[in-house]
Amino acid sequence: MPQWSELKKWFGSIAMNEEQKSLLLDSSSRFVIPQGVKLSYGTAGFREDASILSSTVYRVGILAALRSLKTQSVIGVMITASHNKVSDNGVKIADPNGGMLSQHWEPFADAIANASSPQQLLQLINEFVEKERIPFLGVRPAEILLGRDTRPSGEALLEAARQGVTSIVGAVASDMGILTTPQLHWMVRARNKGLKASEQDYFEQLSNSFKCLMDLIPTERSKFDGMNDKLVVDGANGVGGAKLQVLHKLLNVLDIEVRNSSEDEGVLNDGVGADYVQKEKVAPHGFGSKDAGIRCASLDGDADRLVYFLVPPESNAQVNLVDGDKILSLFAVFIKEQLSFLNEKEDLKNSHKARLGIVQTAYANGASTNYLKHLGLEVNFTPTGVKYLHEKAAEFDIGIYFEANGHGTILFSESFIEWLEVKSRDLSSGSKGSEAEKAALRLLAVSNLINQAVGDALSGVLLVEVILKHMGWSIHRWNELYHDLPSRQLKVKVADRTAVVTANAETVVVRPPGLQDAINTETAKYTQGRCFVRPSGTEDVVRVYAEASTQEATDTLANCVAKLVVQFLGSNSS
Ligand SMILES: CC(=O)N[C@H]1[C@@H](OP(=O)(O)O)O[C@H](CO)[C@@H](O)[C@@H]1O
Ligand SMILES: [Mg+2]
Repeated sequence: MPQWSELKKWFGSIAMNEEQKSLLLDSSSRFVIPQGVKLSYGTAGFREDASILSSTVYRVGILAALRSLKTQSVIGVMITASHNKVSDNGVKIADPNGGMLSQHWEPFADAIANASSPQQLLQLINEFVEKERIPFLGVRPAEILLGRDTRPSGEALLEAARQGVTSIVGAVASDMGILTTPQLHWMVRARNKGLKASEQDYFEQLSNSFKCLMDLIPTERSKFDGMNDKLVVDGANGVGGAKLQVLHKLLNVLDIEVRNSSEDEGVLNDGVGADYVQKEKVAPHGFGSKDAGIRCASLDGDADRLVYFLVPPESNAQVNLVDGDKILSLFAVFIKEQLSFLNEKEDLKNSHKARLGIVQTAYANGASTNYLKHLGLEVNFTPTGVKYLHEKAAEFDIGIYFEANGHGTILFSESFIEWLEVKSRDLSSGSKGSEAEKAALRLLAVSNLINQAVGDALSGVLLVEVILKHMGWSIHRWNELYHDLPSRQLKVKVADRTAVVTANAETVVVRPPGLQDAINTETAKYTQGRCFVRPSGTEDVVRVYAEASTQEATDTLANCVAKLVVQFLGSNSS
């Protein structure tokens, strides 16, 4: 029987000693909590005006260190507020697999962010450490990777996070510098898998797998007409543009021009970026009728979202948006084609029928869902927020998820990757150069190219570009896969958005009573009408989404439902 003292050494002590407690009390007293603000770990972490965030970020640093001790893995902390205005900032955690923080820990994040004094903070941490049996002073010290986007407030907030991390005895914080959000998530995942995990490794993995896919393009398709080969990318005046330039240099086969890079003059997310282009359906700053007909794309402020668009020849017309749903559809068509090559010669007994699953939210355009179902694909719905989509997509051999706003990726299960590796080896010894072998190699390359941790605009751009070349499609041909139903999104300011409670992947309001019936009655008046409301997780608003057969009818439906929301919830008096 091992002695208790030995066991304790092995598992670490499940309690904080006096040194630890006084370190926490001492350092937390340097971070004053803002008065009158209730912070909540929303759809994508904490987001607020940057001026009030330092205590929150400091406390998230502590949480990250505890999470690292609990999981005995490397954890990430990213300082970003994505598409929000430049004066905002935010913080979110990357879990050991590179995904979002386990939802199970979110209530603790809320509780410590709102603790009113250092003593209360210490008490909450103490209780949580005991409840979760977090091994303290144990086997492996906490290790945290810190990253930030280009916001001016980022440097000071990163320092607050570092102080939070190091207020846990023995914890180590590494500043990875200015990164896209997906790069940090990728690094965390790679570190925990024992793989090469530097930024240079990220760029090399993406460029190598892209080149591999280029080499596998069928020769008869590599020449095609009517395709303008140039891509112009709007970098939202954020971190993504400069990183894309680095990648571009490694690739030398793509003709990419980046505008609105952080190195230019413009303000982050101000009249630029994927969120702006997708919601307003207008060309970002720096784009105009001179770009008509050219393939254009837009990244968001931290480069985890991507949309494509076409600028119309008339200067003030709406852009033709090729959104996340269409990127998803393009990926689905390509993956489905590769799976069919693989299955063609399979004798049914030995075949592994890969389960391909599609995951969307209620914001997906109804026309995209119909299109995907017509392809014979299984389409699933989850609430808004990539943590939900990602979790669902991970249930399949290949799971493709996208939000309409352009956040998404393709997940490959470990067992399917292993199967593919064996398969491609078998095929190369038997029928070298066969379509089935190429399909297996393509799928393996996609799994290396597309970020397995979170949606990533940079890997997304590369995959879209190579699939268009593979198919021999112009952006116009791609855009013709289906025609979007007219849609409208509105934001409604109400007294308390948390009074809205929804169910069924946010398509039905269950509270306040009567609101859903009123929405149903209104929606029933419109051909192909669909409408839902939900409280935003990142802004203090209730969002209204509507679809109908014409834009005019859609706008009327959205406006009527927005009025119903105010009627049931009261408007915001401030
Ligand atoms: C309608 C919409 O675009 N919602 C966005 C937005 O969340 P809300 O909870 O709707 O504010 O920000 C999230 C984080 O970036 C993103 O995941 C989500 O899709
Ligand atoms: Mg983002």
